[in-house]
Amino acid sequence: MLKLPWHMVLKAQGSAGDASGMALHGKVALVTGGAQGIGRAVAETLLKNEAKVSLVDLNQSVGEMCKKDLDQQYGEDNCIFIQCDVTDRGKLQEAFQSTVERFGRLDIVINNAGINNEKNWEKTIEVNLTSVIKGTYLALDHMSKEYGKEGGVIINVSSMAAFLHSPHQPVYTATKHGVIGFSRAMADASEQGQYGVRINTLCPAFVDTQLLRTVEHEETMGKFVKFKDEFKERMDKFGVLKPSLIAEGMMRIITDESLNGAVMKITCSKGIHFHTYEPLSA
Ligand SMILES: NC(=O)C1=CN([C@@H]2O[C@H](COP(=O)(O)OP(=O)(O)OC[C@H]3O[C@@H](n4cnc5c(N)ncnc54)[C@H](O)[C@@H]3O)[C@@H](O)[C@H]2O)C=CC1
Ligand SMILES: CCCCCC(=O)CC\C=C/C=C/C=C/[C@@H](O)[C@@H](O)CCCC(=O)O
Repeated sequence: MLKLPWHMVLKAQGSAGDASGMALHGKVALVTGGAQGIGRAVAETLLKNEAKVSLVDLNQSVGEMCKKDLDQQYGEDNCIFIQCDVTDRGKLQEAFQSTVERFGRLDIVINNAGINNEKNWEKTIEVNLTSVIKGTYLALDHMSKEYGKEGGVIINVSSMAAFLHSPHQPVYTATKHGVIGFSRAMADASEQGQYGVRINTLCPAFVDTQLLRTVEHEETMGKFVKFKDEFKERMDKFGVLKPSLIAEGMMRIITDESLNGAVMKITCSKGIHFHTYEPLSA
């Protein structure tokens, strides 16, 4: 995998006319939830850095529009859109297979798709955790040296909700905790099993996307919607990030091959930084 001085990687917001956007030339990335929000932001940054990108998303119309926009900006042969519900194991497997058949390889997988629904909390677990596990295993099928592949990097998207819980999204919070635990364990498995695949977690704070706006809705928050004011007060207190900064953090994980098992946090107060775990005392 690539090891580039960080300054060589085109920043997420892309310095105008920066010609150094070669960081990922020839690499292929698959991004779930890639049609909007954080997923679209990282797809754009990947394309700026000359990667090929497979946008995997449930939303057909938004996905097609996203591909059309990206084709206009980065050329028609550099990204594909695959309509897919990540909770459908067969469809997700097909999405990975189609990506490899189209571009010939797979190097980067970003398990980003996520929802916030405390009413249908079982669905939230299916999308935010179970499908991240499925996506990780499918990524290894196509990248792990245990299967004769060339290695790669996986980014699983958690949240700062795993560090600062709130009463209005209990199951969402549980899924994001689970993503961290699973990813750190898998990173150790990959190292000990010599998979050649780095597995890292990214925990954004509040980010200005459609998901954040679900906090107002009783149909997603259920009885916990009554706690929305505290959540909004926290947004005011801690600030709201742009999706492009999250994309920048993802690029750092992708290009710094020293990172495996890392838990990257991105907040307004501290920017891009890493969580450190105290060694367990006897
Ligand atoms: N927006 C925020 O404040 C934060 C978001 N995150 C996480 O970032 C990730 C991306 O979220 P955002 O970009 O904010 O949300 P978003 O709602 O803007 O985008 C999520 C995308 O995932 C897709 N998606 C949802 N369910 C799917 C399914 N079953 N199969 C395939 N695609 C599906 C949606 O169609 C959408 O395009 C999520 O995992 C979320 O939990 C983490 C921390 C903060
Ligand atoms: C409406 C539901 C969508 C939820 C999307 C999220 O995941 C939102 C993120 C959830 C929590 C964010 C917490 C942010 C914390 C940071 O800003 C940090 O600066 C707070 C530090 C607090 C501390 O150090 O104790």
